[in-house]
Amino acid sequence: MTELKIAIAGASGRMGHILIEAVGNAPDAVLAGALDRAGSPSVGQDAAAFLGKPAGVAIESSLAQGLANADYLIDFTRPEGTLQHLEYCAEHGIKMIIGTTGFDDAGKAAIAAAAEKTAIMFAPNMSVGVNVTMKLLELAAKSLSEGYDIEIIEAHHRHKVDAPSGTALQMGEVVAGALGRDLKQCAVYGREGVTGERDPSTIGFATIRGGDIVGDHTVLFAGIGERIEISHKSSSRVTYAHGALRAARFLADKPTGLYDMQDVLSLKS
Ligand SMILES: NC(=O)C1=CN([C@@H]2O[C@H](COP(=O)(O)OP(=O)(O)OC[C@H]3O[C@@H](n4cnc5c(N)ncnc54)[C@H](OP(=O)(O)O)[C@@H]3O)[C@@H](O)[C@H]2O)C=CC1
Ligand SMILES: O=C(O)C1=N[C@H](C(=O)O)C[C@H](O)C1
Repeated sequence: MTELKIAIAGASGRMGHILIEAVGNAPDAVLAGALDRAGSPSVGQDAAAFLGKPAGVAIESSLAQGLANADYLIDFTRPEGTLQHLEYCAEHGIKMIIGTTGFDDAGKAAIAAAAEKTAIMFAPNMSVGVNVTMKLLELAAKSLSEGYDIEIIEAHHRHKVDAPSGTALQMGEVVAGALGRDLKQCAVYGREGVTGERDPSTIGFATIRGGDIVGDHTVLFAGIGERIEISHKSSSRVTYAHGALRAARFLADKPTGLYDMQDVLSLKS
């Protein structure tokens, strides 16, 4: 068995900690590097110090040092960080698992371009449950294409910086795609004041931020006389980390290219 040599970006972040612990517990993976941005107080410390059992891997701010021994980079940071890491990984053939959300169209295009040089798995949500929910949404949207108003409601912890969540946006893309609509044309992001009656062709988004909510998503199909709600609720970030490790195993024998969690979980039909 070849060990997966994995580096973690955003090593001191919420997901960074969970990922470092998950890599440490995986029988087929080894922590091969850890990155945080220059100026972070964590730089120079052992990446697993927070667990009380050092990994012998220091957190680096230099990509050359942090990625010297890695074949994979798992990156849950911010778009500007991921885009810097992307360039280096593409140049050096390091495979990437990108969980960061909040990219604009140019950022997404940069990821697609880098995937011509290295294998990349990019997904806004790596939990199995959310990705199965995407399939349920496709089915529901196709069957409820007339007479049902569609609203996507998401809730996250108070520290989240992007809205709507990447998962909510992907849910919107899936539903719009199943209905033959373009999300860019039909999305409504929040309402205020005298909005007029609801346009039936729109897909609405509502965002809640508070406390320590890990991540809840509901897609509401509201008709006359009934409504259907398809919900997913995360109670632990471990599911995301396990999805990221599953993605690294998936990429092991893959050539360059852009993959998503539907590829990893064989959910594409
Ligand atoms: N795809 C999925 O399954 C999931 C995706 N996410 C996404 O992952 C991302 C991170 O979430 P979370 O761990 O909660 O966030 P945190 O803020 O807890 O962690 C982010 C980490 O990235 C670092 N960072 C911030 N900016 C940069 C930069 N420019 N360059 C390099 N590193 C940087 C932070 O360092 P510092 O503290 O110094 O700023 C921190 O270590 C978000 O985009 C979130 O939406 C989250 C969960 C699941
Ligand atoms: O920031 C988070 O926490 C999460 N972000 C992802 C998103 O934006 O969809 C995934 C998950 O919901 C947790």
